[in-house]
Amino acid sequence: MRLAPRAMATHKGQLGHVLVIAGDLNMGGAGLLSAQAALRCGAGMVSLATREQHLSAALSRLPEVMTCPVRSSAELLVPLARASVLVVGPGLGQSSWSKALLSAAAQSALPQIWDADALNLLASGFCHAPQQAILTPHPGEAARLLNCSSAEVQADRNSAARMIAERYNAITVLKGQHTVIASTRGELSCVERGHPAMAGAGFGDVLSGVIGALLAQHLPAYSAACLAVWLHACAGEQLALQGRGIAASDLCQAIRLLLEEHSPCLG
Ligand SMILES: NC(=O)C1=CN([C@@H]2O[C@H](COP(=O)(O)OP(=O)(O)OC[C@H]3O[C@@H](n4cnc5c(N)ncnc54)[C@H](OP(=O)(O)O)[C@@H]3O)[C@@H](O)[C@H]2O)[C@@H](O)CC1
Ligand SMILES: Nc1ncnc2c1ncn2[C@@H]1O[C@H](COP(=O)(O)OP(=O)(O)O)[C@@H](O)[C@H]1O
Repeated sequence: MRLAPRAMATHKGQLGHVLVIAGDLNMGGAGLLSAQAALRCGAGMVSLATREQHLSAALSRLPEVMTCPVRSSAELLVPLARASVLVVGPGLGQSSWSKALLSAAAQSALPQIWDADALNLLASGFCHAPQQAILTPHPGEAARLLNCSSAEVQADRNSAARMIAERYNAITVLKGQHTVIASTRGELSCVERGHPAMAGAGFGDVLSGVIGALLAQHLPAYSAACLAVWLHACAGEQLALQGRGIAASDLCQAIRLLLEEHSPCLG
């Protein structure tokens, strides 16, 4: 399924507002990567709710992104009211700050992508997954969600993705070589693309932002997850032609060009 072309009079308010909730102390980069990916995949607006310590870095790296310094869940209420899609978890940590923000997100009815520490806290029983969630575990996070080992997850990736989708009632994107996407209705897709040069920090953070941008631009959730995984893996393959050492942020421009080939902005 493709993103719809844009009418000439389209304005940013019609293209969704992705709010990334991410980045505890020492992990500010994860939220920036997710926000950058959402921006580069065409979301109308992108906001980043994070620790106030990360604000100047965020502003200098991504001036298009609205920054929301949050010290407590109360300070998340205004950004939540403005958002249409949430990306929750990259570098979120598991501190009391992290837990307060995750609780607030879990109570929101907005469509949301949960990654990284949102999944670790979900696995710990701290909260329930919201309605309309997309979970994006790597095999380690999947093992925590299923209370088994990552070797067991890897031994039958299709079943692991299906079990997470059923147990948490959420579309599940099981990352790693040949990412598997499972829906709650029994659909299962495997994207046999990607490259080991993508085995590096921050690649998953980028994927969460891509899914967020596609959802914000009104692609149905399962299609958004599948298309995002495909774009991300193909972009990784392209950059890997130059060898190892890809920085996750390098992917954003390649994904942007692939998205335009797949779903041209003007049809
Ligand atoms: N710039 C920043 O701020 C960044 C911040 N980041 C943030 O760091 C936090 C910790 O996240 P993390 O993923 O590093 O640690 P963790 O969840 O313990 O997983 C590690 C274990 O999982 C497994 N495993 C993973 N992939 C696998 C695979 N493909 N195939 C197979 N197994 C795989 C593997 O388990 P093993 O095989 O050893 O049993 C591995 O030991 C989190 O908040 C994140 O957002 C990052 O996003 C980076 C950029
Ligand atoms: N060997 C590989 N082959 C294909 N894709 C890979 C490989 N290693 C990692 N990736 C992709 O890179 C991303 C890594 O995500 P993740 O483990 O969550 O990293 P991080 O938490 O550092 O952002 C996933 O989308 C995964 O599918």
